[in-house]
Order: sequence, then structure tokens, then C-alpha cells
Amino acid sequence: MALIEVSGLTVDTRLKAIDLAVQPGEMLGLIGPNGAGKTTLLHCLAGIEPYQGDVQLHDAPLEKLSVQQRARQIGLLPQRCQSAWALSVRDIISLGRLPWGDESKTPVERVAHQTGVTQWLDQPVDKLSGGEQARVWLARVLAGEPQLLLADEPLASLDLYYQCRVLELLRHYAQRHHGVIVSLHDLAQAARYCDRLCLLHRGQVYAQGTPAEVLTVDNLRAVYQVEACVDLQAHPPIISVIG
Ligand SMILES: Nc1ncnc2c1ncn2[C@@H]1O[C@H](COP(=O)(O)OP(=O)(O)OP(=O)(O)O)[C@@H](O)[C@H]1O
Repeated sequence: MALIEVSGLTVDTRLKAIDLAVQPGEMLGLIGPNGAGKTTLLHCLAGIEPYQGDVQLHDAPLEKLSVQQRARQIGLLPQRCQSAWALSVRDIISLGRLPWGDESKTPVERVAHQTGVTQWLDQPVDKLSGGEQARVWLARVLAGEPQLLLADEPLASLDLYYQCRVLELLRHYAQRHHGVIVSLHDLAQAARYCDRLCLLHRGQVYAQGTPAEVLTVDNLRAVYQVEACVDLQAHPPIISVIG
């Protein structure tokens, strides 16, 4: 049974008849040019953007879930995160436990360790750098242990070490019988870490499948309007723009 199955998801002129599914244990990469609809799709799945069509989570309609059920099962790491208050790192991460109503320190400390923010647990989050804060917000989502984790461009402010570390973390998270949908602009990283890719173009699914099926020279030319050199057999995969 699919963890999540999306059929005919449509949002006014922004998304048109999107079909996709994520199996337990799978990490799906959402790729596509600026404005393709990646964020809009993630927001629909997170329940913060209305849509037409059908979304089933574990074979149950998403819209039938209570707010609490949905918060327990789906976690969203938005593209931009900011706290309106000067909360500590520990407080921010603990917010991820709210849907469960527990105050256990163990998950908070575990995810702080995984994301490399343990040393700042008692510091105000707004005193950290942009990339350090991004890892704190990722820790907040991980603390909630959602069945489906949605991450919108989680690499945007991370250095090279943490780009790999975070993608490894998300991949391991998916492999523990969860599901991850992650939007990425780095296609080589998407090829390296994602089980399958969904290439969006002007609000529609242009291609979907394994990285080798999706990241073809023809698809990249049609969607990104670039001539690319693609070597997915290399370790790590190489995708470079040559014209
Ligand atoms: N709140 C909104 N109301 C109406 N249109 C919107 C809204 N937010 C985004 N759009 C439009 O919807 C389209 C898809 O935007 P979206 O943010 O989903 O793209 P994206 O693929 O995530 O892009 P990027 O890679 O630049 O983050 C764009 O044309 C954008 O201008």
C-alpha cells in the first residue's frame, strides 16, 4: 500500500492533474525550474493550500484527517522558516512534539544530535547563522516523527558538508519505513540520494521515474532549456550545463 497517493491534484492555474505516489521507505525528489509548482504541491500535501483532486494517506482521504492526525502524520519543512519570538533552539525543536503532547527530552536530543545543533540547545535561535538555523528547523520536523516528511529546498543555505549530511539523514529517515518528498534544485544531489524523481514543468508532471529515466539530456533541454552533460554512472553522479 502506498504511503501517499495523489490523483488529479489541481490548483487553479498553478498545478494541473498531478499524479504521484510514495511507497513506505522511499525518498521522492521534486525537481523543476523556478515557478514549476514544487512548493505549491508540497503545501497542498501539508494541508495549507486548498486543491482539487484526491490525496490518500494510507488509503484514507487526506481531507478526512483531523488537524491533529494530519500534524502527527505529515511534517513540512518550509522553504523559509523564522521564529517571531527569540526562542531557544530546544524550544523550537520541542515544537515538533506538540502534535504528540509529550515533553520527552529524548527525541529532541536525538534529532539535535543528528542535525549537529546540540551545542546550541540552550541558545536563542536568532543568534545562529542562516545555515545553523536551517538545521534547527529540520530538527523540529524530525522531532515530530511524521510518517511523511516534506522538505522544501532544505539545502538552500547549507554548506557542502551539511548538504550531504542532510540528504543522508533524510534518506535514512525514509528507509525506516517513512516517506520523504524533497524539493531540490541540485540535480546531481537529487540523482545521488533520491529513489525516484518527479520533474515538474509549468504545473504538470513532465517525467517521473528513476533518476536515469528522468534526468535525460532531452528532458533537461525541454524543461530547463539548457544543454547538459549527464553521467549518472559516475560516483557521485555528474550533471553539468555545457550551453
Ligand atoms: N500564493 C500564490 N498565489 C498565486 N500564485 C502563486 C502563489 N504562490 C506562488 N504562486 C505562483 O505559482 C507558481 C508556482 O510557484 P511555486 O512556488 O510552487 O514554484 P516552485 O517550483 O516552488 O518555484 P521555486 O523553485 O522558484 O521555489 C509560480 O508561477 C508562482 O508565481
